[in-house]
Amino acid sequence: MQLAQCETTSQFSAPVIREDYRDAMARLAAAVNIITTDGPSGRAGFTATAVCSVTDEPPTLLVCLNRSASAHPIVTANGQLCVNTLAGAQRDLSNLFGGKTPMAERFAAAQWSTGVTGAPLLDGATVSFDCRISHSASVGTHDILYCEVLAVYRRDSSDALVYFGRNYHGLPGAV
Ligand SMILES: NC(=O)C1=CN([C@@H]2O[C@H](COP(=O)(O)OP(=O)(O)OC[C@H]3O[C@@H](n4cnc5c(N)ncnc54)[C@H](O)[C@@H]3O)[C@@H](O)[C@H]2O)C=CC1
Ligand SMILES: Cc1cc2nc3c(=O)[nH]c(=O)nc-3n(C[C@H](O)[C@H](O)[C@H](O)COP(=O)(O)O)c2cc1C
Repeated sequence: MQLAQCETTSQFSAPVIREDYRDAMARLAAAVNIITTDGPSGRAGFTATAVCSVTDEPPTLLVCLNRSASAHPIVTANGQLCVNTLAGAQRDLSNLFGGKTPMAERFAAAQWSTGVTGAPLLDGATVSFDCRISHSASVGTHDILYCEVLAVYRRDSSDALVYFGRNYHGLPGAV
């Protein structure tokens, strides 16, 4: 059977330049997370879509963090972090933690409690994963942080925030 032709399809072959790669990545819908840390090296937080489950034994997720981000030295020195997955109404927080704003201003915009690692847990997040960084790897501009999950905090009534096509979308419905 012949596949229907899609008029909007564009084809790129190697070498794939950064802009083409980013345009393609913008076609992946992703959950939006605020990654927080607190400890001897201080408090920090940043927005991340590059978060993914690795294995459930031991429960482990990964976070890709740009080494040029202001949070990088703080997160890696503390060795622990919390992944707070945003609800639909929290898109303003995503922009605030998405860069350039001073850390104190980022944290002043929301309510927090404290997880077992000492990292800030975001009130109203759909779920929070409190983790210790078990190991890491560097690829290009980013560090891949492998994070063992020590505690989870679920809020089953929330809807979800999805980042797709360089825009935020609310995904209604409780799970
Ligand atoms: N993985 C990352 O480091 C991400 C970084 N961002 C940051 O937020 C800014 C705004 O993002 P958009 O409005 O979505 O436009 P954009 O065109 O810069 O990014 C489009 C998509 O490309 C990917 N991407 C962007 N920058 C990347 C990077 N440095 N390394 C790996 N993947 C990357 C992400 O999937 C992103 O949704 C970006 O320029 C970037 O600074 C955004 C999403 C993911
Ligand atoms: C929607 C969105 C998703 C992002 N995802 C990531 C990510 O997965 N990894 C990352 O290192 N930076 C990501 N960023 C960029 C960081 O949030 C930003 O670089 C960080 O806040 C550091 O900025 P600063 O150096 O001004 O503090 C994302 C930004 C936005 C707006």
